[in-house]
Amino acid sequence: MTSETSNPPTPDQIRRAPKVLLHDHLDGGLRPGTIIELARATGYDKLPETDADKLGTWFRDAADSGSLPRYLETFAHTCAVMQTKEALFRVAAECAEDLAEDGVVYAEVRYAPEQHLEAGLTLEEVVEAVNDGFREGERRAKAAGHRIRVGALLTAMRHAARALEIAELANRYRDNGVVGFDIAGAEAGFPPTRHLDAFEYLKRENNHFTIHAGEAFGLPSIWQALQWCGADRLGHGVRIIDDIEVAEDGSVTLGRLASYVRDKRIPLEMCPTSNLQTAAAASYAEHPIGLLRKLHFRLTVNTDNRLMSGTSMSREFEHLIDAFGYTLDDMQWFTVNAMKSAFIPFDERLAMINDVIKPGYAELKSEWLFRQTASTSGSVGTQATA
Ligand SMILES: O=c1[nH]cnc2c1ncn2[C@@H]1O[C@H](CO)[C@@H](O)[C@H]1O
Ligand SMILES: [Zn+2]
Repeated sequence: MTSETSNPPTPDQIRRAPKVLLHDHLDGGLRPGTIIELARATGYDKLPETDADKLGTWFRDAADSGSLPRYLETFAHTCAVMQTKEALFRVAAECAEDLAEDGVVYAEVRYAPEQHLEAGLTLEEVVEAVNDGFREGERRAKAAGHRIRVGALLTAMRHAARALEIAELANRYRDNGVVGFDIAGAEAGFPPTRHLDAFEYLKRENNHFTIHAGEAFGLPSIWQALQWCGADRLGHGVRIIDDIEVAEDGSVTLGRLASYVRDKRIPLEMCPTSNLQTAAAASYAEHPIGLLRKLHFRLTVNTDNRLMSGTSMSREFEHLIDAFGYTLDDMQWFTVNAMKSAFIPFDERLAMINDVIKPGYAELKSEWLFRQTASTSGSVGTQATA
């Protein structure tokens, strides 16, 4: 007998299913129309397009470069229009609204405060404007019938030298909207160990951090992030596949690092579309997520940059469902993994899993059950109230 768990979910079910997002860049998720309006308001005249649709396409094409450094060049335009309190507030509020509309119930959204100081804001003013924007977005989402909670991750840029300062900032705001720390930017030539002082500081403070590692650069970057820096999670981490051997007969051997990542349940923040654009993976079907899922790594599904990748959480799941035949049960597995790996307190994560995620998936599965019974018995009303 077929059941909901063996049927691919429909696009509508995918959108309505509760989703948890751990890796999304605030400056990689602006609405194209907002960029144009903010550019006009602030006198920024270097946008490559002034029509919203064309600008959206421009970002996707320019990011589709096959190289991480070139992908990252596109952020000059988004950061340029995010230099005032009003702009940061608006972008953060719209981010929360857009995620909620897509069925995201919990999100950790990251940005680098040091990239928003060009018009004279202080680091604190940047953090507070973004926090206020997230709270506003949560309120608007609620008014529109959605529920979302958004926490901020403060990113330090790995080529710069402000990591300790940003780590201190993350610590200062940890009970006030900020849930952790991250480093991002071009990976090659900028190993995470350059910022050991920041990571050691955060560990002394019992704080949480994730590190972009194993995206453009391979195993040494993952190894450093975990064993030298002590990262709680890995941003991408997709190159862990290089430490896994699949023999012709299908038998699989994990190297020491891959075993460590799996056995210690290190969360991997997978971002499939972003990986295709930077050539970290060749296609959805060949994305390492397929094998890593079978091997029970603690995988999560993420958007990375919704603007540059023209994506959303629902779209990332649609691609994976097409490529690997995933079901609602698989979606729930990824979602529970993500919620378990979030940086908020354990009791709150557990409540999200038990009170929001599991009932949300149970509801979707039960809809199908009732549809099935209704179509075989012909009495929707009786079945629905039984
Ligand atoms: O996939 C990625 N890998 C590394 N760095 C990234 C990625 N996506 C965005 N950023 C960088 O993070 C900064 C703060 O949000 C962005 O400005 C961008 O430079
Ligand atoms: Zn990223």
